Amino acid sequence: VDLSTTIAGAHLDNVFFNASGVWCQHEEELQALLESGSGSLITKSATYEHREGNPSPRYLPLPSGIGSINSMGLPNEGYEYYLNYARKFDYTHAKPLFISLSGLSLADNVKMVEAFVQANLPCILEVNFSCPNVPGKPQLGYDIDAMDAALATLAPLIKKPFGIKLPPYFDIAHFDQVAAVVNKYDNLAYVTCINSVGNGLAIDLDTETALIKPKDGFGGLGGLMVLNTALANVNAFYRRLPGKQVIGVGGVVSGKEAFLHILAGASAVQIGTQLKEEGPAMFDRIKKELTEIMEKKGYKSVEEFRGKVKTL
Ligand SMILES: CC(C)(C)CCc1c(C(=O)O)[nH]c(=O)[nH]c1=O
Repeated sequence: VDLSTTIAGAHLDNVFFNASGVWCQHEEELQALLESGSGSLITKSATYEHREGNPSPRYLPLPSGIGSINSMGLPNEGYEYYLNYARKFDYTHAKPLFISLSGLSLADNVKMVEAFVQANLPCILEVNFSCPNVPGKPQLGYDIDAMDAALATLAPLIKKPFGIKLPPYFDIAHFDQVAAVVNKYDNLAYVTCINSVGNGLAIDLDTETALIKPKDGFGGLGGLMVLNTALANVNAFYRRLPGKQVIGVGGVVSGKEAFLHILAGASAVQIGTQLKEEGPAMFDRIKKELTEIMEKKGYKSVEEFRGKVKTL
C-alpha cells in the first residue's frame, strides 16, 4: 500500500513523523529520526536565544498509558543551531525537513523568519502558535486578533508555503474564527493540530504531590487521552480550510489512531508521547499496523480515504 503524501509541496514517502518537541532538540536525535522509518522530521521549536527550559521533572508519562504531561519550558539550542542544521541538511535525502519556530515575541519570530528566508533553504517553516504572548495574555493560538496580526506580518515575509502549530479548540465558534483568519493567507499551506491540551494537572495518590515540578504541576497533556480532541480539531479544520492541508497529531499510539486521523482529514500524522516512550523504532511498527488496516479494508493509498469520515 502507498503511505506517501505531500505537505506544502514537499514529498514524504510515508505520512509519519515526530511531533515537534520530541526527539528533535539536538542533531543526534534528528539523525536518529533520519535513520528511522519516519517520512520526515521537525525540529524542536526554536527561540531566538538558547534556552535551558524548566527544572525537572518536567515531562512524565501518566500511569496506565493514558498519556503524558509536560512543562518543558521551550528548552532549545537557539534558532541559529537549527539554521545551521538546515544549511548542512542533505535535501536530496528522501525526507523533507520542517523547522519549528516559537519566538517569545513577534519581533523574535520576525528576526528568525528573516534569517531563514535570507538563507533560502528548501526546509518548511512551521510557526508554533502555542508560543507565549504578552505575559498575562493567553497564548497566541487563543488570541484571535493577535494571531491575525502575527500572520499579517509573517506570511508575506515567509513568501513560500508554511504552516502553523495550533492548540486544541473546544468551541465551534473558535473553529470558525480561527479558520476565517487562516483562510486569509494564501501561503499558509497547512495547520498542525493539535498541540498539547494546555495546563492539565497530574497528582500522585501516595505522595499527594503534583507529578512535574514547573508551574505547580500544571502542564500540557498528550497521548491517547487527547485523541478524540485531536480528531475533532483535524476534522473541523479539514472541513473549514479548502485548498489547505491539516497535519494530525495527538493520541497516535498505533496504526489504528493514525488511520482515524487520516479519515478525519490528516495529510500527515505526527507522534509525540508514543515516540518519547518507545523511541524511533516505533515508526516501523506503526507503518506496519497502518498498512495491515488498509489491506484489510482494501485501501491502496491514504488518498483513497483521507477526510472520508462518514456521519450518521
Ligand atoms: C508551551 C510553550 C513553552 C509556550 C511552547 C513550547 C511547548 C512545550 C514546551 O516546551 O513546554 N510543550 C508542549 O507540549 N507544546 C509546546 O508548544
